[in-house]
Amino acid sequence: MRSARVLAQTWKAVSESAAEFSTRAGKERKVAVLGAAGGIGQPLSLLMKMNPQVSQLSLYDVAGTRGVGADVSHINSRAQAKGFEGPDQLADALKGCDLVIIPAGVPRKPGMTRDDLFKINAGIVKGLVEACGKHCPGAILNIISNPVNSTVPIAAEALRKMGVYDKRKLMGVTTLDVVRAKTFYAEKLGLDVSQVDVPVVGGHAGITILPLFSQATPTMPSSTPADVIDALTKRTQDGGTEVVEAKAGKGSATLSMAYAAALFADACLRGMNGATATECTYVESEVTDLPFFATKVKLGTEGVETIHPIGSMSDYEKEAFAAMKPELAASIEKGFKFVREN
Ligand SMILES: NC(=O)C1=CN([C@@H]2O[C@H](COP(=O)(O)OP(=O)(O)OC[C@H]3O[C@@H](n4cnc5c(N)ncnc54)[C@H](O)[C@@H]3O)[C@@H](O)[C@H]2O)C=CC1
Ligand SMILES: O=C([O-])CC(=O)C(=O)O
Repeated sequence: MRSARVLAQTWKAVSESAAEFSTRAGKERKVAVLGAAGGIGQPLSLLMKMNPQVSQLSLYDVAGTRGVGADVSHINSRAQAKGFEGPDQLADALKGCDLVIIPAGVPRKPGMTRDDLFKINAGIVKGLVEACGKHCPGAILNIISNPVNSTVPIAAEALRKMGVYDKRKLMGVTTLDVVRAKTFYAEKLGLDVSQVDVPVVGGHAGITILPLFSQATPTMPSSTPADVIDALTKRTQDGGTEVVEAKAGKGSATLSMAYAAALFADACLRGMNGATATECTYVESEVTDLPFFATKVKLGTEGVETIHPIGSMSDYEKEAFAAMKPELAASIEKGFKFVREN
């Protein structure tokens, strides 16, 4: 009992006031994790089992989810967790879902770019998203599988082809970039990280990741040297590579990613349940001339409610924004082309 209470309180503290929380925790919400037996999938399954907004939790993978499902299901929290294994069980995993989180696919090894994963992950994401379009067409989809800059456009086109695309319900998860930017900024300036916010816009690969330290809270001192801002920006952009190299062939970020995905999913559920939630996320957007772009987005009962503009940028950020556009445009087009041809 005590541990369940502590976990519930943790989520409450992370996300909202006690009164709001107790109202919404009672709503029935079914969530699926696709790729649940993987490096991200396992800790993410644990964190979603701890989220009291979840009433049913489907843990799907091509293999290994009988064990993960049995294991997680013994935790004494609200969600009824169940493992689903192999394509024959995918429909049952998805039926009735409100939110589907997709970390299925291969991760990077040292020396690879995220785009190098396209060959394998494009088909995996397309197949899983088509299953969502068929079995839970109204669900909100959180795409984690890389390259996010292309897998989200793939998901959009696949759903559009099926006639079930709703742009409010498709989001690329870029929360880890925000988590990193907050951590590195707080460390560098000696701040309490719980009081820090840093918006991150663009996409989720290298120079397409643009942390806006000029908009950080608390405000960056005007005396901050340019080389400090440049180093913070580059460390945020290369955060994924830092982990890939440290893991030396054993994959990429899993624990920090599961944390970030759980925060983002919690925000989606809060929005769905009528609370206020705003997060940076990569969505279909008219904020720039690119069809997909991450900025702060207000999440509501139907998913994306308001897409906020980029806001004012420093000259350094304006330059970085201009520099990322061709790469992001090419990654989006690559995703569209894949669906046209497959
Ligand atoms: N958006 C982001 O910020 C981040 C994205 N990622 C990406 O997340 C993905 C997963 O990473 P990890 O969990 O570390 O990899 P992993 O290899 O440990 O796990 C992936 C899981 O996906 C499963 N899978 C493969 N094909 C599937 C299918 N058709 N249906 C269901 N499950 C399937 C595998 O069986 C495996 O259990 C990678 O593409 C990685 O690049 C990783 C970190 C951050
Ligand atoms: O770097 C990778 O391959 C995984 C990822 O997207 C991240 O950690 O941001």
